[in-house]
Amino acid sequence: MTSPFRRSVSEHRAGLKDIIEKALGNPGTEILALDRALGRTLATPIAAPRSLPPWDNSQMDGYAVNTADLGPESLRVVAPIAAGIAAPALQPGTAAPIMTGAPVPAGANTVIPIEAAEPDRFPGEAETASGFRVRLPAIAEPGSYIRATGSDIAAGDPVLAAGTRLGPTSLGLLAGLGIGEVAVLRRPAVLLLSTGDELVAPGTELAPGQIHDANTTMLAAALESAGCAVTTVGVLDDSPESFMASLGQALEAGERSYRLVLSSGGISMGAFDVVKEVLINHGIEFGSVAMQPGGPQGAGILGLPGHAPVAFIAFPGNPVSAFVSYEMFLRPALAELLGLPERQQLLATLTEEVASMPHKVQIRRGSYSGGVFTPMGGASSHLLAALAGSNSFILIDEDTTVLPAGSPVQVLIIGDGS
Ligand SMILES: Nc1nc2c(c(=O)[nH]1)N[C@H]1C(S)=C(S)[C@@H](COP(=O)(O)OP(=O)(O)OC[C@H]3O[C@@H](n4cnc5c(N)ncnc54)[C@H](O)[C@@H]3O)O[C@H]1N2
Ligand code: MOO
Repeated sequence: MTSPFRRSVSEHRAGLKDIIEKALGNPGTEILALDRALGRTLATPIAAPRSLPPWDNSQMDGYAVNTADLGPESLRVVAPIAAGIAAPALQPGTAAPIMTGAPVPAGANTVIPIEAAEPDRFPGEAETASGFRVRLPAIAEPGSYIRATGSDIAAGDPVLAAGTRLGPTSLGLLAGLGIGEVAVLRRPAVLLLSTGDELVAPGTELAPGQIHDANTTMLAAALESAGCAVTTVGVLDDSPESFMASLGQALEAGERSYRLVLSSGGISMGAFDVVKEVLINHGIEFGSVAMQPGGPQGAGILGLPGHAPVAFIAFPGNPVSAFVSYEMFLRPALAELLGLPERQQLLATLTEEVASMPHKVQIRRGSYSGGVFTPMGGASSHLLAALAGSNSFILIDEDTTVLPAGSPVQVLIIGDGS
């Protein structure tokens, strides 16, 4: 058993980063079809296997011609070139109707949109067969309305770096390049549990004294959107024996594949703070971080007899404390490993005075819009509705006890927490 730690925010962040890197580093790779790869992290860099566009093609519905043929004379119209066909070479003195996306035939060097042609319509098959002619403006430049081979990306060029998180546009690019599957990092398996005899699952009626478990749903959603594969155990009760038995069973059921166990609740000074009481004897350190909300914290490598060592992080139970802990400590630790974008930071003006506890970094939730930060709710860590109505945090340092209205503040944009 170790004595309780007292750490600054940055010390605890560094400690957790270290634990997470050791436990979740080298996750291994798997090959996935593109339609299963949304939100996953690329394991290897990708170069373009072909150019995009793969051949010169038309940007407009119009006529493919050679500028050398343009003049006062009309041109004989030949068979049309639709998208998806291999175009025959264009003969001198002719114009080929060409559709958007169709290959520009050899011999043509420009496309003239149909609107500039006279007549400004395409002939039918019978008209073409009987020698339909078109007059085209002589001012067209070579290359006009032609999307050149490789003008988007050239074969062999780097496309996406290893570590890229695959979103709709990067997946669209891979699909456009004809790549059907990609090597991605395996998602780290996380076991998530809540503690507290007062907690019942959402959707269940409340008996006197009970409340609904908000943290399992909230932390599971945060971890899933960060790219973890989360298994939830639900609520473990506050008796040390049954807590240990349930934790052991849950670890067993995961066939020792969990990289991280995350708990909330049961870590402060109460008479029934089971997580602390039990795990302090199995390698987990508990203490306080100079931060509010999210002061009580626990972390370490859990060594339970008969189970492989696994990283264990214990967040406080108040829902806002748990979520702030995720944003301040766990998400930054996961960011590099999983290719998560860093939270954006913006300068804003504070709309109203806020008070802050001395000697602690106070994290206030609020709404950022148009260069202005409006605090939502107070400082208390049970204010879940105000958290859900917020899109950002401000961090008030240890030495500040009052921030007047109009103060410039650095805002951390968290959006909806995904
Ligand atoms: N004497 C002291 N008491 C407390 C201290 C302290 O330093 N000395 N610290 C306070 C702070 S700060 C926090 S934060 C909490 C942390 O307590 P625990 O981590 O032990 O959490 P619990 O006591 O289990 O629960 C706290 C609070 O949150 C509710 N809760 C818990 N889990 C959930 C959940 N999954 N969903 C919704 N709500 C949950 C629980 O009912 C309690 O109201 O300790 C203070 N006390
Ligand atoms: O540190 Mo606690 O999170 O204030 O309620």
